[in-house]
Amino acid sequence: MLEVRIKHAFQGFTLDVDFEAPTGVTALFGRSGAGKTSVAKAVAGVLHADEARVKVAGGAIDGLPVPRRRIGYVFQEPRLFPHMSVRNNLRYGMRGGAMGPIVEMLGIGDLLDRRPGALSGGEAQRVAIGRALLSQPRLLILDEPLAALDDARKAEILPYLERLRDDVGIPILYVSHSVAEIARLATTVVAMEAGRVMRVGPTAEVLSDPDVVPIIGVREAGALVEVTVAAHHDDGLTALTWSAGELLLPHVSQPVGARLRVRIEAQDIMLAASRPEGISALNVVPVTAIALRDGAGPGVIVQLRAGDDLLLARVTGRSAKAMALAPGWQGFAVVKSVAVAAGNIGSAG
Ligand SMILES: Nc1ncnc2c1ncn2[C@@H]1O[C@H](COP(=O)(O)OP(=O)(O)OP(=O)(O)O)[C@@H](O)[C@H]1O
Repeated sequence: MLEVRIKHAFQGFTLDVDFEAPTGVTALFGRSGAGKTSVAKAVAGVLHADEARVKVAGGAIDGLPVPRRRIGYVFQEPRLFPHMSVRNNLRYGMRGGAMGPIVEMLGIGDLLDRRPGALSGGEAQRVAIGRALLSQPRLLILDEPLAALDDARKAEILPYLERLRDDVGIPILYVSHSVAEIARLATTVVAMEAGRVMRVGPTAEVLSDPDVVPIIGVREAGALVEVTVAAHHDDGLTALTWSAGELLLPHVSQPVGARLRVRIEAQDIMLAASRPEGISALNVVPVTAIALRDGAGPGVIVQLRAGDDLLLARVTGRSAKAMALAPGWQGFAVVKSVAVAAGNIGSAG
């Protein structure tokens, strides 16, 4: 459990946040300037907030000097010592314990004799995370750890971060403005706007809340559903089961039985009043509209219930009117199999 209450007045900007999150990855999510990094710094104690209350696993750390807080902090840039090998970077600040399991978890065993200058951005970031973990922190803060990496490197490092979430057993505070990252990693999302918490809750709930869509952006808005791999078909499709039935997606390289989380973007869902026939899209699920929210432009975001899960669909206001979309509307959501990108599928933890 992580409990955070911070108040601080900068000139022209006030931070006032209060949240509690269970074990796992807690994402501080919001646009640039929302105050995410300031919260992380206040938790770490490097920003002396006017008021700060921070508890990790029930123990208050806000009264402790920075080193005694035992927080591992990883920045956007890895900040490794360039003249030291990876091994010595990892040894630096180590507080006993064994290097092996962490090296293995982060897949950096082959890099130990290299200097940081000979690492890719993703490799260097994994080493920086390893160094932070070896200091045996009680809390790990990752502040936009992927922001400086290109898409290929981000895709490479995300599975390691999923392992970190599922294996390390300490709370992780993850600062990010990327909804794709938090959809993959976060257990809890703290959505921030202008120095305040506008919504906090389990990731799937927050991402499918139409009120959070303005800070995500309509192009990136989407819901998160948990699925189980049911079968791999000969034609290259994978069948997944979820609370609303079956979802067919292009081959997902996970074994049958694996629990996954899939982000389905609002713009990849089409709505139909009756079950459509003779269309190419393979996934058609019965849905009920729960809430509608007008976008800034011609679009409307529709929150839908599908089985026990929530979905978001983005349609034009014109279509919403023509279809008489309103809370309680019953119809069908159509999801094109190929619309779900591989990067939107991750381990459920
Ligand atoms: N030391 C400071 N003095 C005055 N204002 C500050 C200071 N640090 C941060 N701020 C202000 O606080 C606000 C939040 O900044 P912060 O860096 O926490 O936001 P953020 O959500 O992490 O954004 P980004 O993703 O751009 O880093 C900004 O308006 C910033 O200008």
